[in-house]
Parts: sequence; C-alpha cells; structure tokens
Amino acid sequence: MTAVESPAVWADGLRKRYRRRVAVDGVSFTVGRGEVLGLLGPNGAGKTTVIKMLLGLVRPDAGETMLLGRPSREPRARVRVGYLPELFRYQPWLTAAEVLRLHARLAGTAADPEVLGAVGLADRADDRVGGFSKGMQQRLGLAVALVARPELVVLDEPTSALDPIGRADVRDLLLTLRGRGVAVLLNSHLIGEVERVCDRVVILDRGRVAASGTLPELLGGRELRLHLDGVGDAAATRLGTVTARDGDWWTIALPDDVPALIADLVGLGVRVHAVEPGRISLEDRLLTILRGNR
Ligand SMILES: Nc1ncnc2c1ncn2[C@@H]1O[C@H](COP(=O)(O)OP(=O)(O)OP(=O)(O)O)[C@@H](O)[C@H]1O
Repeated sequence: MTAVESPAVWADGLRKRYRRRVAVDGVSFTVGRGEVLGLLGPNGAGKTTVIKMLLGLVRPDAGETMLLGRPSREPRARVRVGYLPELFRYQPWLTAAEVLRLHARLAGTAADPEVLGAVGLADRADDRVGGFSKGMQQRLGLAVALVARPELVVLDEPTSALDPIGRADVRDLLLTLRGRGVAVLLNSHLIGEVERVCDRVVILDRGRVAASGTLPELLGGRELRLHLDGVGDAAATRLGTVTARDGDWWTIALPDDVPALIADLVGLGVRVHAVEPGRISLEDRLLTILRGNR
C-alpha cells in the first residue's frame, strides 16, 4: 500500500489507561482520503484521548496508528496534518498574520495567504490576538489548522465558541475541504452539525466504539413511522421492535412485508392514519445507542 492510497487515518486497537481509569479500550477505525468522519460520544467517552493518541500527543498503552500512510509517531507523518485542539490559546502579543506565519514556519512551509479569508478574519490580519473574542480566536485556530495546506485536518470541537453564522461558515469550509480531497476528523457535540457534514460517524462510549457507519447505514431506510390509534397489546406485539414513540406516532424497525403488517394491524382493530419511511435523526439514533449500551 503506497502512502497515497493509504487511508488518512488508520487506528487499530487503541488503548489508554490513566491510573485505574480506562479512558480508551480497544478503539479501531479509519478515515478515508477526502472523507469527513464525525467522532461522537458523551463527555468522558475518550474522544479527545483518541485524537491525542493519533497525533502523538498521548502515548497509547496498546494499539497502532498511521496518518497518511506513516506511523503517527514519525514527525514526518504529521507534516501534512492540521490540528485544532479543544483548548486553544495563541500568543496574545502576536497579530493573527504573525501567528499564522509562525505555524507555517513550524510546519516548514509558506503560509497559505487565503486562509484568513477562509475563516472570515481577512480584515483582522494585523490585529493582536489578545484583543480577539473567543469566537475569533477559534476562527484563528481553524486558520492555523489549515495554514500548511494539510491533507488531513483534525478538529476537536471547532465550533464550540462560534455563533450560528460562524458554524455555518465552518460547515461550508469542511465541505470545501472535502471537495479538495482533504480528510477531516471532526469531534463535535453539535450533532446537527455532524449530521450535515459527515460522511461517516464513529460513536464512542466509555472508551469503546459503540457504533459506526455511514449516515445512511446508521439512520436511513431501516425504519417505518406509523400514525396509529387503537393499538392494543396484540397490535403492539405485531409492531415488533419499537425504536421510538411520540404519542400516536410509532417508529419501528422496517418489517420485511409492510403491506402485510398494515393488513394485520387493521385486522387487530388499529386505525392507520399514516405510514412513512422513517429516517430518524442522528441525535435520536445516538441516544438509542447510548441508552442501549448502559
Ligand atoms: N490527562 C489525564 N489524566 C487523567 N485522566 C484523564 C486525562 N485525560 C483524560 N482522562 C480521562 O479519560 C477519560 C476520557 O477523557 P476524554 O477527554 O478523552 O473524553 P472526551 O470524550 O473527549 O470528553 P468531552 O466530550 O467531555 O471532551 C475521562 O474519564 C477523563 O477523566
């Protein structure tokens, strides 16, 4: 496998323990070139620890990681990787342009001149970072992640300080990056954001992968939504696996034979007002997975 064909991220069997607390317990996943992968999970699930192990900032107790076809521990693997940490702070006495030049120099390249414009800071290039709002600092952090024209961008909560327009800008930016073949690993609690931009999702819970797949695999077409009244015990049993219920709306696992189900429900005295394909939200899916995991 050449470096070009290899996935942007390859992680196999990652484990990390802090004293007696197991933070990450056998996590494996890949991020393809040009793919946007969302890392989701509750507080303390191990997302940031996984990201830090990938980037060589935390040493795994076990497991292997490759970035862009090279072992992550090699500094050369990280040259084409942009990273926005969860907690970011830049030298307050430097201007935005100086911060970018510094980071480009550290990466051994020239700064991409378009990057401040891409994060909406073109007119603040010569202002000192100490005078930036939190959201502006986060935008600068994104610019830092992109300044060396990376092939992989790792973003840990990139929009936590941003207003709704800033979030929409970041979504557009991620889609532009994907269009250029840049891979993105996105850790975010903003599930709507993940649902809009990610091709694939890995859900971590208590240090393990609780579920993973493309959005259609996780959400699409495998459920049916029914608006029903008069559902007695026999009809409820006939419905099979109920994944969600909101008053008279029932969401069930997609049965093999929908017309047969409807005929049986009518036969059991149920009034069927509506039947529609169910595509549940990622948030509902996440909650179902996490609750099932308790
Ligand atoms: N440096 C550390 N020392 C001790 N424990 C740590 C350290 N870093 C992380 N942990 C523990 O590892 C677990 C996973 O933490 P991590 O920060 O990876 O979670 P997360 O999924 O990113 O959470 P959040 O969504 O709250 O940011 C937690 O129980 C945390 O307390």
